Amino acid sequence: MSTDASPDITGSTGAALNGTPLPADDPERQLIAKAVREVKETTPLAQSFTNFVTINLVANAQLAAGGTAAMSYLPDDIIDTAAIAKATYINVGTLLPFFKDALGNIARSLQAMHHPWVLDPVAAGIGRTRSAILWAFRSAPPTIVRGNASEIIALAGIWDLNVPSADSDTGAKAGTKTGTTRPAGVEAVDDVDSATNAAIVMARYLRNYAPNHRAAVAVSGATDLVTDGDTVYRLPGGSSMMTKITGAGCSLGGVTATYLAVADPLTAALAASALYNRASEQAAEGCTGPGSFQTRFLDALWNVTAEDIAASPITVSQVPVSQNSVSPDTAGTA
Ligand SMILES: Nc1ncnc2c1ncn2[C@@H]1O[C@H](COP(=O)(O)OP(=O)(O)O)[C@@H](O)[C@H]1O
Ligand SMILES: Cc1ncsc1CCOP(=O)(O)O
Ligand SMILES: [Mg+2]
Repeated sequence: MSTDASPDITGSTGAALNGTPLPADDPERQLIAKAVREVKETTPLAQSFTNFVTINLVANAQLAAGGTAAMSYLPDDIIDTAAIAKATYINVGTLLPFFKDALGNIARSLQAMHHPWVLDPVAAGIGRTRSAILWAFRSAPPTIVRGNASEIIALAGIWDLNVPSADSDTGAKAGTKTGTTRPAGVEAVDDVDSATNAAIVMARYLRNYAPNHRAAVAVSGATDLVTDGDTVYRLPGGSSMMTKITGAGCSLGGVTATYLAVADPLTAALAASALYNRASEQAAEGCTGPGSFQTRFLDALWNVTAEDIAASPITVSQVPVSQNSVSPDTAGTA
């Protein structure tokens, strides 16, 4: 984890941004527990258009969290299913030629339906076609963006969001439609702290388009960061074994969509991050390698309780009101 203490959009140092502990009786903890229980009780469907490396883990993780899964690559089918699914997940990890037109069209249809969806911008910044696909989401954006730090920084660059300079040295430069100056592949090359400003600005951008004007950005890493643009939450813990299986981030996106099916975007992102931290800690105990870790992780997703998830260590810090005027016009211009 970064020890960087450079200033950021909150007017704080990186160290101060770690915030104060979220009180045990904070209403957000009750919302997290409610979302976890509601998924287990109502088995909501969150459909996925996701990469074919990790598609199986995404579906299994959604099932283990208590939801149901349906995977598709056919645009008409996605739109038809959106009428019955409570949320949709789009992950651009593996690209096929038809994705270039299909994904923008799907996003516009979901927007017209006011249908909530989660984007995982896997490997954002790699290649012109991937950037063009991600650019197409700019005018029909998701309700939640979930990615690693490098992907969030790169996507902010692709969308031309005006990210304050603290993030600029890591590549989120306003005006670069091609994204990060440091291609990251599917793994992060930046730490979570360095994506803080990009995440805040992006969340404010998303909520201008979101159902009920509520949106969130989730940045994963050793300590996860979740923000709705007003408040920054940090969720420490988990296991570094998560970096030794493919699909930890992809399946986190899928489970975030599962929670989005029953909860507001901020609560959905927090619940998914906390579930993953508790489940990966449980899975790592006594595991002998990545293979058994993945199996144990699925079991743990099933076994971790709503109370354990809601009681997770979480710190919170507010973004100053003076910084709260970001709109689509000021967050970035086409
Ligand atoms: N060093 C780490 N220690 C603990 N948990 C981690 C670590 N790195 C990643 N994770 C967890 O792994 C999951 C996937 O995150 P990440 O590896 O950042 O995504 P991606 O696979 O998309 O790069 C998240 O739940 C995150 O909290
Ligand atoms: C290896 C790989 N290549 C294209 S998508 C993908 C999976 C990435 O999964 P995750 O981001 O969850 O590690
Ligand atoms: Mg990923």
